[in-house]
Amino acid sequence: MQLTVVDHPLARARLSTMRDERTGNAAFRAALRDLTQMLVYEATRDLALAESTIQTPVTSTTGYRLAAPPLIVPVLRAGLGMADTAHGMLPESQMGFVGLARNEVTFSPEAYMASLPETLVDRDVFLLDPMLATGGSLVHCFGLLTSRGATSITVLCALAAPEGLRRLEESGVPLRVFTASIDEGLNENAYIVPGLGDAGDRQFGAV
Ligand SMILES: O=P(O)(O)OC[C@H]1O[C@H](OP(=O)(O)OP(=O)(O)O)[C@H](O)[C@@H]1O
Ligand SMILES: O=c1cc[nH]c(=O)[nH]1
Ligand SMILES: [Mg+2]
Repeated sequence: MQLTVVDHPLARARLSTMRDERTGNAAFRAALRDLTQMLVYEATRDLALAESTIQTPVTSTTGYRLAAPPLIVPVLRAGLGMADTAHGMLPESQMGFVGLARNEVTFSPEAYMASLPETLVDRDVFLLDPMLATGGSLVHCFGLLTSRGATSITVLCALAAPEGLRRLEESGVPLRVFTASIDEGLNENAYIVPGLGDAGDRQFGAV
């Protein structure tokens, strides 16, 4: 597993806005959008380019485009707040969706939706979820992706708990993980500490 912590000063500032309990839903969503830009920017650094000759108003030169834009997969609900920004930066990408709700007694994810291409052979997949807590939700997603042939999975999250990172590593799935912070750990309710609370509720309201 390749782990990158995006700890740019702007990332730290946006993450602090998200952590602050005084931040309302709209400001939280805005900070997450900004942070997503930084995560996507870092995670796309090594994407392959295809070249072609283009004509500027002055002369011809080499132009570039992404050779194979990744499939973007937000994990509902909370990952929805990252989807539009990621898609704006990767406009040629397709998008799939996974819907999960963690059972707050067992802490296991309960799946309610999956809309993914039939085959993911030879496709890069970018999984978007602001929170990596126990890792159960993302490991569930890995099953959906690898059963379709995916071998190149990149996770973009705002916060990660060490316990969740260990679980991802133990899954054995080859991965890249980009996060803005590795927090201290999980509390007795499997919430990230210091964390930011429930990322779905902070964006969309409590359910
Ligand atoms: O690493 P885990 O322990 O699995 O927890 C992380 C999951 O919990 C949150 O979703 P939640 O289940 O609260 O659903 P929501 O996005 O609809 O609020 C979060 O967005 C992750 O998907
Ligand atoms: O801290 C946490 C843990 C899981 N899901 C969240 O939204 N927040
Ligand atoms: Mg939630």
